[in-house]
Amino acid sequence: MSSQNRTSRLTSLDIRGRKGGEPLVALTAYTAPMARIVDEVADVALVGDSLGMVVYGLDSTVPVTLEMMSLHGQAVTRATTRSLVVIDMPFGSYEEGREQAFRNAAQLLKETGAGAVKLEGGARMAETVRFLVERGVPVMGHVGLTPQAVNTLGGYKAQGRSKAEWPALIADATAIADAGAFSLVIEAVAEPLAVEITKKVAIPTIGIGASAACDGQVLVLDDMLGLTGRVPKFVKAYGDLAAQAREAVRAYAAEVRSRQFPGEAHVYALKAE
Ligand SMILES: Nc1nc(=O)c2c([nH]1)NC[C@@H]1CN(c3ccc(C(=O)N[C@@H](CCC(=O)O)C(=O)O)cc3)CN21
Ligand SMILES: CC(C)C(=O)C(=O)O
Ligand SMILES: [Mg+2]
Repeated sequence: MSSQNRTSRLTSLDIRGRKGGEPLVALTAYTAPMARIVDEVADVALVGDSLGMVVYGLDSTVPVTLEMMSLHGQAVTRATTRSLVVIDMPFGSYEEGREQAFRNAAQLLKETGAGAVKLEGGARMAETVRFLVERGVPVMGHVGLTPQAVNTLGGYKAQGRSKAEWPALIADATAIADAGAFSLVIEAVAEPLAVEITKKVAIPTIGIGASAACDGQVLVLDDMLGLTGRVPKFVKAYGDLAAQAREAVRAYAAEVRSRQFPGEAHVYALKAE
C-alpha cells in the first residue's frame, strides 16, 4: 500500500518488510502539533532523545530521562494514527543489562502505546536486543555515531572515514540485525560504509548523514524546518520556520505597542439585554 492512502497504523513488521523497497520516511516528533504534521507523510515518527538538546536546551542527550521520553511519547502517540511511533531509550535506561532494558522498554510501551523502542550500540548490545525482541518489544538499532556515547567518542564525529574502522562497524550492524532488530539507524558514517552495511544486513537501514542508498532516511524535524541554531553537516534545510516565527512575533509586538491588537474581531461585545 502506498504511504499516501494508508489508514491503519504501521507496525514494526511493515517496516521490516520494506527492505530494498520504497524508501522509508522517518522524522522526529516530540509534541502533538508537530506529530500531526509528521503523521500525514512519514512512515516512522521517532520520539528522539535529541529532544533534550532541541526542546530542553541541554548540551547533549546524556541527561535525558525515561520520564521525559514517556511524556513526549504520550503526546506523539495521541496525535498520530498512521505512523509507527518509535521511542528512544535514554542514556542509562538499558546499558546495565537485559533485565533493566526490558523493564524500562516495557514501561515506555505501556505508558505511551508506542510500537517500538530504539537503543544505541553495536555488538555489545546484541544480547539485550535479542532478549527484548523475544519478549515482545520491537527494537530499532542505532549504530555509527551514537550521541549518548559523546563522552567516550570525544565529540560528534563522523565514523568509519578510514577503512581500518570498517570491520568493527560492520560487525556492530550485523550483530544488531542478527539479534532481531526490525530496522537499523546508521548515523554519520562514511557514505561507502553505509552502502556496504545496507547490502550486508537483512533489515532496512535508515540513514542520517549516511547514504541515499540506505533503505530510508531520518532527520530531526526541527533541523530540516530551520528551527534549530547550529545543525550537523548532514542536515538539509527544507524550510526557514525560525525566520517566519521571528517575523510573526515582531508583527505582534508592533501591533500591541500601537494598540492595533486586539482588534474588533478579538474582543467580546456586551450581549443584547
Ligand atoms: N538538533 C539535533 N540534530 C541532530 O541531528 C542531533 C541532535 N540534535 N542531538 C543528538 C545528535 C547529535 N548529533 C550531531 C551533532 C552535531 C554534529 C556535528 O556538528 N558534526 C560536525 C563535525 C564535528 C566534528 O567532527 O567534530 C559536522 O560537521 O557535521 C553531528 C551530529 C546528531 N543528533
Ligand atoms: C536523529 C535520530 C536518529 C535520533 O536518535 C534522535 O533524534 O534522537
Ligand atoms: Mg537519539
